[in-house]
Amino acid sequence: MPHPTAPFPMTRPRRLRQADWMRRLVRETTLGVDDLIWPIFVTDGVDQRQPVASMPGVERVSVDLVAEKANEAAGLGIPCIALFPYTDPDVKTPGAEEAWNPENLVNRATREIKKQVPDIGVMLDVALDPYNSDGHDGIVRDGVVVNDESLMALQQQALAHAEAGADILGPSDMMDGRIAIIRQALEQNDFPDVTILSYAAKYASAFYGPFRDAVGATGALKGDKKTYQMDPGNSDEALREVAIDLSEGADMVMVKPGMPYLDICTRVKREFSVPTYAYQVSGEYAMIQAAAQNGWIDGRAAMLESLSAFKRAGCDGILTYFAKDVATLIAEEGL
Ligand SMILES: NCC(=O)CCC(=O)O
Repeated sequence: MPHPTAPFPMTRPRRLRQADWMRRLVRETTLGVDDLIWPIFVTDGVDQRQPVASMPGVERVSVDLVAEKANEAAGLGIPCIALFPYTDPDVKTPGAEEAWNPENLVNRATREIKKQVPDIGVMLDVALDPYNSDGHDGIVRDGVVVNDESLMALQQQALAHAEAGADILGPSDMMDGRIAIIRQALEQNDFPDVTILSYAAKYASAFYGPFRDAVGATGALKGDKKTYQMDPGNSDEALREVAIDLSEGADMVMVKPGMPYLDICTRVKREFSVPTYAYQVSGEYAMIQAAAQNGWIDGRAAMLESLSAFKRAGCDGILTYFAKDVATLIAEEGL
């Protein structure tokens, strides 16, 4: 692209940065409440609010309180929430059957939200790790995460979530062929409008630690997830994964984690022009919160800068544990 700029002093880039009103006028991307999906952790019991130690400001709530959270989100204009369960270790099995129990935590929570806050979108993950005694996203046989048998389980889980009223399914398991098999099941069972936001480029990352703490999977995981989640060194492979998921019936795609993978967000959006999301994962959230709590960074500014970066990289939206905080800021102060 040619850059027809006059030489200094005719051109002075600082002219466009001289005042807040001018900076707002020329800003190329903005962060708004419509860009946000808020992940919420659900736990057993009644009237439960359990802080997650490694994610300051985040708590797990029981099903009776989850609609309250959804209501708060809706009141702030957040379009969608994503629910994640803290599953009792006693109900975790090698076959992860709890994943398609109509009465599991996220299915009950979804029904409650749909009853009480019908206008907010509800997204549920499709993956076995919260229910699997091995802590893996698929079924493990002789130490191997087996692909095709896992697909059968994921399909049942997807249908149970659709029946509970989930609007968006987020297959986050990274098994091959999962989008096709889920889409097919949705069509055959009269759920044509259930949307698939595929975790298409999900990397085997060190940044998921606090999430595993939040869903109680930390001790359960045996080994690592490198045979199904992507190698952090790869970028072309992300485009192939996205292409496959779109060809199998995904409506929207996600890159995860977020901040270390902004280059992937940009490539995906440029190449496919489909709704593209980033997941600012638990470790990213925890780093900002921990540094802010120590007084090492300005937490508010870092939160806003990190989220704006996703928009600049081309994302249409962000799953972020900061969603409520940033939506509150937007409501109170504008941005
Ligand atoms: N499937 C959802 C996640 O794995 C979230 C990871 C995180 O927030 O670290």
